[in-house]
Amino acid sequence: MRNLLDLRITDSSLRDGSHAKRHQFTVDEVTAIVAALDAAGVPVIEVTHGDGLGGSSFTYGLSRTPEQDLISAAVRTATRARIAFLMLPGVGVFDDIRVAAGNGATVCRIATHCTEADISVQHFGIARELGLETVGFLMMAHSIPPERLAAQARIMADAGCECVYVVDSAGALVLDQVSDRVAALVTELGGDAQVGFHGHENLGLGVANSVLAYRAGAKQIDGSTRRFGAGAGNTPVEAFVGVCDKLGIRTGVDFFKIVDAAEDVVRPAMADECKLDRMALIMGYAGVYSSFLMHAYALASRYGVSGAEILVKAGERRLVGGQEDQLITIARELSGSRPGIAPSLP
Ligand SMILES: C[C@H](O)CC(=O)C(=O)O
Ligand SMILES: [Mn+2]
Repeated sequence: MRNLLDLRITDSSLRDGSHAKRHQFTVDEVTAIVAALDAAGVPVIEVTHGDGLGGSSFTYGLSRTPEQDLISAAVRTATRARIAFLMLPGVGVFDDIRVAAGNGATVCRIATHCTEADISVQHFGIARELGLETVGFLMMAHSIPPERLAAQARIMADAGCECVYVVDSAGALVLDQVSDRVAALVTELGGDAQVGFHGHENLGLGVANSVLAYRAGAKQIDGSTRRFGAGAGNTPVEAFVGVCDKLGIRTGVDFFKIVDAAEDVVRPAMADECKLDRMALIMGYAGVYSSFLMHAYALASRYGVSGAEILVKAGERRLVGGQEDQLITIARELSGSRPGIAPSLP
């Protein structure tokens, strides 16, 4: 089946969407969404806390349901789809990978900031030992040029990663900037590993950027049904599938079934639509990690400051994933609070 497709879609609603839902997924919601996506022919479904295995914490936000229970529910429900999980070295640990594999997940996605691929090496080794399919995530890929990104991809591929993703965490990449990065990775990796693309909608370009990624040689594309992801959400799977159908690109996903799943199953599980509003646009424009959105909202309300200003400053300071605590510093500065030890994130 996989070989008859031109590209493979991974749906991230149940992982990236966890940010938008403040990590409050229930087993029933995961079961319903996996059943609908699986029936529509989505080949890979990612299920984890938004910040990956081990992400449930005061810093990132506590999960309502243990993520391994959600992974188990997804594995029990899927009839055809493979279940993937994400992990950021240091947030999760080796044992988390082992437990996820024991629960039946088969695709291990390891994410690092785009300049830090070397911290993923041991994790790819463990994943391969466990017989898992491996995917690497180079996050905030807008922040370094194509050739540097390609050099980082090489580190992941040499460690056993089978597909390295250009991850537009901030939704900041614009058209040719995606093609250039994907093409650089394709050239660097040759036949050693595939290339993937993970887009965010913060400048409204998820679908267009994903088509360009495919045309530049990407074989795996992420999206989230109903855009259910951080910031303005991810590339909407249903729109991307429709566009691919029109372009003759075979995804294996049934357009009408995924459109129904978006409306009837995914939307009811969302607290709100993922909107292309002021905050999301600022993230795309200023190059801010999409997962900061909910933190900026909470801190704006807690300190009585502008969430938009928090995000602009986060962009100026080039904050990376994992530096959520620095958003508190920014909010306190904007509020005129004295510097000092800040309380933990809400
Ligand atoms: C942990 C992040 O949410 C991973 C991701 O989806 C991104 O960087 O984008
Ligand atoms: Mn993302």
